Amino acid sequence: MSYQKTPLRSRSSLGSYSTTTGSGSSLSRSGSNPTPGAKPHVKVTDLRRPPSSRGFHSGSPQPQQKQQAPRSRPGSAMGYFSGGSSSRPPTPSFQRLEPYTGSITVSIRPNPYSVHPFQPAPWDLDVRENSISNKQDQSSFSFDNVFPADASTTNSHVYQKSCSEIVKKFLHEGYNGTVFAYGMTGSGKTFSMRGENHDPGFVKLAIDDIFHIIESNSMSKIQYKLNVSYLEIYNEKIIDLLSTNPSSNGSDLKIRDDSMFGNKIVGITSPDIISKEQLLSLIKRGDTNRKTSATDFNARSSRSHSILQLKLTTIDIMSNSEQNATLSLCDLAGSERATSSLERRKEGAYINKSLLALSTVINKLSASASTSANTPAPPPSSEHIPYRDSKLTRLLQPALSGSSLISILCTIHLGSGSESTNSNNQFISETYNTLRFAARARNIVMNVSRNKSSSLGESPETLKLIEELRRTVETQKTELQLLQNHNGMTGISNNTSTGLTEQNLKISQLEGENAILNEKLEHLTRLTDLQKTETIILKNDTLNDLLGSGIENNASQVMMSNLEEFYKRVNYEMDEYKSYINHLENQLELQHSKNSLSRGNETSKTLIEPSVPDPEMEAVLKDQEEEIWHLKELIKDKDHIIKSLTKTTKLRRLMESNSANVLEKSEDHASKRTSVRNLDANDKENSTFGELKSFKISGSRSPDIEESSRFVM
Ligand SMILES: Nc1ncnc2c1ncn2[C@@H]1O[C@H](COP(=O)(O)OP(=O)(O)OP(=O)(O)O)[C@@H](O)[C@H]1O
Repeated sequence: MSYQKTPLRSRSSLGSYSTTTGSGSSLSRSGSNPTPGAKPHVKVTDLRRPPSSRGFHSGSPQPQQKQQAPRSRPGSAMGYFSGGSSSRPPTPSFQRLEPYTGSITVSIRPNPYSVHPFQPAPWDLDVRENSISNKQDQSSFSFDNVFPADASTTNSHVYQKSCSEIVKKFLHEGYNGTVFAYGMTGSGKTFSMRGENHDPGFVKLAIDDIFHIIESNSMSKIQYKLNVSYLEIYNEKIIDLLSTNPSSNGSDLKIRDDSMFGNKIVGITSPDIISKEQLLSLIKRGDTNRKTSATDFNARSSRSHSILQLKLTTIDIMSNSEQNATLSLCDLAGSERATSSLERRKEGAYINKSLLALSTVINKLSASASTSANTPAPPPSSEHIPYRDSKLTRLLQPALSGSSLISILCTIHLGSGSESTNSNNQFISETYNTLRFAARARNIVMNVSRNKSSSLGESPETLKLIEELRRTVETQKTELQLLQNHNGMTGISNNTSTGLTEQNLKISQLEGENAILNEKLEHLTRLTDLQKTETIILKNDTLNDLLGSGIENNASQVMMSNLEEFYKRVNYEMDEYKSYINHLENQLELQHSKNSLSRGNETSKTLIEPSVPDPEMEAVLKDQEEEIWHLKELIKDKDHIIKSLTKTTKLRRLMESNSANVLEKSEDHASKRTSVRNLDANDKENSTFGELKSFKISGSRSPDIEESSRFVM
């Protein structure tokens, strides 16, 4: 439902329900809402207001003397449902210049106990004519309903006449309805709205109607949702009567403008209703919370305005649409003169102030309606209506601006007051005020339109599915976001791994260079060793020559000592190499165990991923193995050299023995052979690496030496 301030117009949309009456009313039943601002279809001859069309009024006398020229007026919301004729009852004459062109349903109900049994009442009631006139000044007022000052007139009867049609329109057609009781203190407002056990009031009767409809439609395709809120305006504070929060008790709720409902009260309790009993119990609790006190005029006077709101949502499953409507039932505090209690006077001041504000708003609306009825194109909406002068008018603003059908029940005292309560003639004055207020309210014309039903769009199942899909999309979005975040992090780790790869590349480059350098070193070492070997060979050759030439002992001894020196150095170098090889082998082992450990860890980390051999590590291991192999080769060479040297040493010793026994050259070959064989045996013992490369001791030599050289091949 969207709320729009409706401009005042000369007749209510409800007037479209009025039919031509036998009395000459020509309001046509158009079947559609009239165009805002359009004048009703009225014949020139019909400008006089027709007499009442109600059957029992047909014979009633026409309003008498001093009758103001009657004007045509639209029917009220109640007219259509009043049974039989739909035309409004005639507007009776009124000597004062009070226009009656309104469509708000206004009813008058006197308090039956307000007439002094021994004093004549100053007012005449004409129940048939729905009029009331003052006996003294002959002023007469006519309304939609004037009830008798009779205790037998039940709330139910008053409700049927003044309220039930609005409730029906609220229930069946989506109209908002506002019913309020207005009148002097003690005149019977609360009695009418709340009622008593034996005579339930409007609230209970409306709830009965609502639940009757809800229950009778329980098997149909119509579903209802009902919410209730209950507030009071006490000393210009809006108080939630249904609040269960003790801390919020008495706190002033704020009113906010609302595009849907005109205004709304922020934070008011509005529970879902599931049963009539629950609703009645809630209202009873609210009634208990309402401020009441004893005054000079009423033992249980309401010191606040109360507004009970029932919000009904009607869901049509077939058309998959819903319609909202609000029924507001207001029990206003009574206007009153100063009472004896100071606190009551203070409350009374607030009450009177807000009632004055309501009265002013009604006057203005009424005046606008009169103007628009008499002028062709008035701009009623431009008129300032002081709704904001009080909380009451602020809350009633949407209703008074045309969003709601309105029924006002004005309760009055028929007596003149009593001297005991210092209210002599006060009642007459108050009743006059009430009647004027009621008359002006009745003059107000509004174009009230029903709330539009809005399509729910989708069936509940589809809505559920949509909701599920929406949730799935949300979940997927979150997952996507997580993945993106993860990828962002992976990007960082990729960068890191890129850095690592670059580092590894550098390492492998360096290792490559290192390997080349090592190779060079090894090559050079080999060359050196070769040179040394050649030197040895050279020396051996020299030795052979020596042996062959028979040089002197001294010179050969120098040469031999040089050879021994060389031999020692080579031995030392060989030890160095061996220790280096050991070191490398240890490192290799260590590296192997580390690799197997890290591979084991990787396997346990990945669990299902097969362990992929690290090519870099493999290459390093291969390099190291190669290095070890080369070193072993070197050692072989060194070993070879050592063997050569050892042989040379033995030869030297042989030479020494030869030189010592130059003349004993003739010693038998057998002993020489034995020596050479022993030498071979030693050679074999010293050989660590198996077969060694032979080297040649050239030059002329003795056959024995030649033979010994051959042994080591
Ligand atoms: N139509 C009625 N029939 C029987 N009793 C009534 C009727 N109207 C009022 N009364 C009685 O008159 C007394 C005052 O009525 P009520 O409390 O309803 O007045 P009120 O307008 O609400 O007053 P206030 O503004 O001070 O709250 C009550 O005891 C109530 O029972």
